[in-house]
Amino acid sequence: MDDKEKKAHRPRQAGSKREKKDKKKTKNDEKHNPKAFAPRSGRKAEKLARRKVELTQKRLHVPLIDRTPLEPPPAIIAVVGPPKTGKTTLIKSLVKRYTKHNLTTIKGPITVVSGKKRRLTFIECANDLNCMIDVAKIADLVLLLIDASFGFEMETFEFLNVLQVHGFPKIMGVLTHLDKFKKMKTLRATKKRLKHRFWTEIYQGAKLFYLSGVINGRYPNMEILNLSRFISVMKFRPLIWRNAHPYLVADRVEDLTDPEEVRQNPLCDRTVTLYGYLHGINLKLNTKMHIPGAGDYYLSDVSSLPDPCPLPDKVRRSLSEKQKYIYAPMSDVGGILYDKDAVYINVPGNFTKTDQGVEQDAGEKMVINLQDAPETLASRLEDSELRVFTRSEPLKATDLTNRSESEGDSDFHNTSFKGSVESVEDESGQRRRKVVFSEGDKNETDKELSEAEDGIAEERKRRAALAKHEVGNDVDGEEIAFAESDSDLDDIMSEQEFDDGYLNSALKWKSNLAEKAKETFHANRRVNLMQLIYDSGKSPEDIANGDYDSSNEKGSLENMDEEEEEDDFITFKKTDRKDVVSLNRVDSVKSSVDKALLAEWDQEETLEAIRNKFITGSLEDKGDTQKSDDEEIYGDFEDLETGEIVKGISEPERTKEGLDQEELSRKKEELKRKFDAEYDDKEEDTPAMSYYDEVKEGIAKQLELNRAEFENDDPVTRAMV
Ligand SMILES: Nc1nc2c(ncn2[C@@H]2O[C@H](COP(=O)(O)OP(=O)(O)OP(=O)(O)O)[C@@H](O)[C@H]2O)c(=O)[nH]1
Repeated sequence: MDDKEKKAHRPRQAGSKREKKDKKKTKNDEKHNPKAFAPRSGRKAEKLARRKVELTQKRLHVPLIDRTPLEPPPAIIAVVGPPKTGKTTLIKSLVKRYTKHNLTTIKGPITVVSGKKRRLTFIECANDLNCMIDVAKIADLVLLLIDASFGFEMETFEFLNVLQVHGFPKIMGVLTHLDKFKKMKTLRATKKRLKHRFWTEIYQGAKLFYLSGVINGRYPNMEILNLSRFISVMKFRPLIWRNAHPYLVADRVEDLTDPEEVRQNPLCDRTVTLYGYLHGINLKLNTKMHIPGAGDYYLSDVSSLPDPCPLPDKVRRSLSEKQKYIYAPMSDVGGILYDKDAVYINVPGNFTKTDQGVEQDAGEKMVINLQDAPETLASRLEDSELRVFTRSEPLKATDLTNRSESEGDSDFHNTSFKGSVESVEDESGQRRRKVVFSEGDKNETDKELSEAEDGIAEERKRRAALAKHEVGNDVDGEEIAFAESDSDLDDIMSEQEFDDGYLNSALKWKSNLAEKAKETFHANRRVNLMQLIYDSGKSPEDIANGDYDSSNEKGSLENMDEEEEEDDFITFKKTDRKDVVSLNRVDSVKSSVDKALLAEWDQEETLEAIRNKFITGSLEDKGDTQKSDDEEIYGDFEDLETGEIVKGISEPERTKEGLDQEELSRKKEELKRKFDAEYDDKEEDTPAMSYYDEVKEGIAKQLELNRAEFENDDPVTRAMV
């Protein structure tokens, strides 16, 4: 019975069931309107097509293995910028926005919860090359602060140079001190100028934020909100090296060495615990760890701890106030410090700097003063001045280094850095290293703006000179002498004067055009074909008859690239080089031209007669010469070198050649088709695509496996060295 073949289902051909089914089908067809999602406008269609192309292009990147665990460690955001650009203010504003917490001091990394699945660690980068190098190694995002009222400073480029070595993370520029501009026009021009420069240094279209002024010690709420939204949704593509190595950003350091041992021998080996979130891959016990500034050490113990700044368990729409954690053990948030099984309450004691009331002895005072030193010894040395005569300009150490840099001995020859450095004193008397760009910018707008900048600089110089003169006469020259920024300049320069300055610089290149042209003509010229052709003093008929100075042509051709000289088609007689030189010396532009001779050039027959003497004419001479595809001139040809006259191709020959052409183009078509079939991007199922799909699929599978295996891993690790 079982072996008997089952009766196959036969759908009803008629009857109520059939009708019902048909009805359903038509109903579904109505529902699935194929035109429903078709783009209605051409613009939308174009956008969709563009998006599709972008997606396919994205897939072509070799997929990176995403090793981030389910709960990723906080993204590290480095706030970098020259002194007094507003780094602390920016971190305070962002922390306030994310956690509603008012920080008084910023010290060490500050971790906050910024969303359902994201935590951020903010680090302020000090203006010290070592610090820049350390920060460049770990930052996922760099907020590059630029004081717009002052312009670019050396620190920015130093940092960019360091990044080039360690791999570029995401970078966002932030322009501050925009409130210092009093005129909208100057503000707009400066924004544009800085934006283009920023784009030249980073990449075209790099994001730039504008922060206009400080309110209650923080930047305006709306601007910070926008910036925070950008940071919250930003995707960080991990750098390959970092993705494959373990690294830990220590946000807390504890010295566990026995104090008695340290007292007896201050140089004894210490046991230090470093706390922090682990990034990259898992830490292995017996590997050596490098601690920046300290050296390489073996780990004696690694343990995972409960997360001090955990991600929220459940989030409805947005984070509740309770879920907005902040973890800043070095910044002393609220004076309370939570540890493994202890709570530390910070009671102002002997070594608290903020405590004014408590008496400090001389030693303590000295140590605290040393800690507060704003600059390093090197930077102080750099700023030291030497004045030989009482009324002379002091010579600074930086002047010497600047000079050597501008002489081409710059450290920045590998980057697009093309500016020179000026040591400038700002309003508060602080020395700043301003970067002035003068060349190397190909961007048209930037060029215009730099011309404007030149105009300003020139005007500034003129006024500074004037001011110096006037200071002697006690006319308020000070204001002008210290006008360092565009905005300052604005105050003292009327619009008309600004325009004049701009125009002066813009029109400078036009002066002495004839002189300059003459100079370059004699200095740089190699061959002037026009001159060589027209300078022979022959009439067009003479040339048409082949009676023209062949040495003339030869001379010019001799100067051409060797490649062309090797061409079989042209063989040269050697002529005296001196003739050519003497010929070149005559400037045909300036020599008087006979009007009657010129008139001949307007006649159609004359032009036709010499057509083949030019490149646009037929190059064909003998049967063995290759014929170019698109040239279809079959006229008689006279070889000017040998005087031999080659007859045009006869009709039957022409047809034969036409057939050959057809054959050739057919073969070409065939080859093209074969090539297309092999390499063209035929939507999804091309061989290249499927390869990437395969790789991606493999990675996803492995990731699942790993996650299942190591799910219980804690993100925080305590490493004991
Ligand atoms: N007018 C104006 N003042 C600003 C702006 N940004 C910062 N400041 C002020 O500039 C001063 C320095 O700001 P900070 O945030 O301490 O700058 P910083 O970069 O952290 O300085 P250092 O850490 O000393 O290098 C503070 O008094 C700020 O109030 C701005 O956009 N406009």
